[in-house]
Amino acid sequence: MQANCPKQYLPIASKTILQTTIDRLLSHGQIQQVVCAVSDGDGYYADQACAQDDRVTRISGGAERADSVLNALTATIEHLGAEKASQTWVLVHDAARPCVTSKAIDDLLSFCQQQGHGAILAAPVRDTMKRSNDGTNVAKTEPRDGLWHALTPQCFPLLELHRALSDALAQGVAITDEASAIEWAGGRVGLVADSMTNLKITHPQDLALAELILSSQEQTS
Ligand SMILES: Nc1ccn([C@@H]2O[C@H](COP(=O)(O)OP(=O)(O)OP(=O)(O)O)[C@@H](O)[C@H]2O)c(=O)n1
Ligand SMILES: C[C@](O)(CO)[C@H](O)COP(=O)(O)O
Repeated sequence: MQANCPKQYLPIASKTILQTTIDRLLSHGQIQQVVCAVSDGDGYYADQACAQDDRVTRISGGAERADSVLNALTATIEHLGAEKASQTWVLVHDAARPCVTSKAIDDLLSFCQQQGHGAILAAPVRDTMKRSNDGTNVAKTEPRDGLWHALTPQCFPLLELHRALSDALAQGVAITDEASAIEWAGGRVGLVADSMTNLKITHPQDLALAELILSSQEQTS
């Protein structure tokens, strides 16, 4: 992001990206608690409004995203105890996706409730897909049929996800989202269609785009 602080603390509209994302999650009627993975050396989190919010629990982040998620799941299981944990589902979300909507979360929760297994928000690939072997020239065109962008939140039973993720990481499997851990463990993952407006802020130009999306969502809500 070419920023002078971790990107989740960059301002977007009147708040930081992190605070915007957490506010979006907590404004959903079925989300009671957010567990936020924060690096131990982080010097910014304490100044966020969420640091004073009883509904938000800070836990230690890890080196990679999957390590942070595993820490958050472990802390949640310890907090709930075995019996309650066995009945609990979790939504795992990127701090860098502040434009997630309540409607998308509703769709995801309804799907999981109806199907009885986990699912992710996703958007179908719409451009022609090119493969390059050198980053300069096209080697071939890949069929895009059946390809989707994986978004977040991703929703799974707490214990199923914890087991899949800890086993996959213990065996050195590369895990970039929760679904990949469940897939690796042989579980079922549904696709719930969402919009690419649920973007992950990754490049500097994404900030302005996310600001526009937030503002248009506020006008239509
Ligand atoms: N060690 C890490 C790294 C990432 N994340 C989470 O994973 C999300 C998606 O990762 P992304 O933001 O793309 O990864 P980074 O490596 O943090 O950022 P970048 O790709 O911009 O370098 C982040 O928003 C954050 O919520 C995390 O919890 N712990
Ligand atoms: C979880 C995710 O946002 C789904 O698209 C993505 O995989 C995160 O990956 P990153 O490598 O941490 O950006």
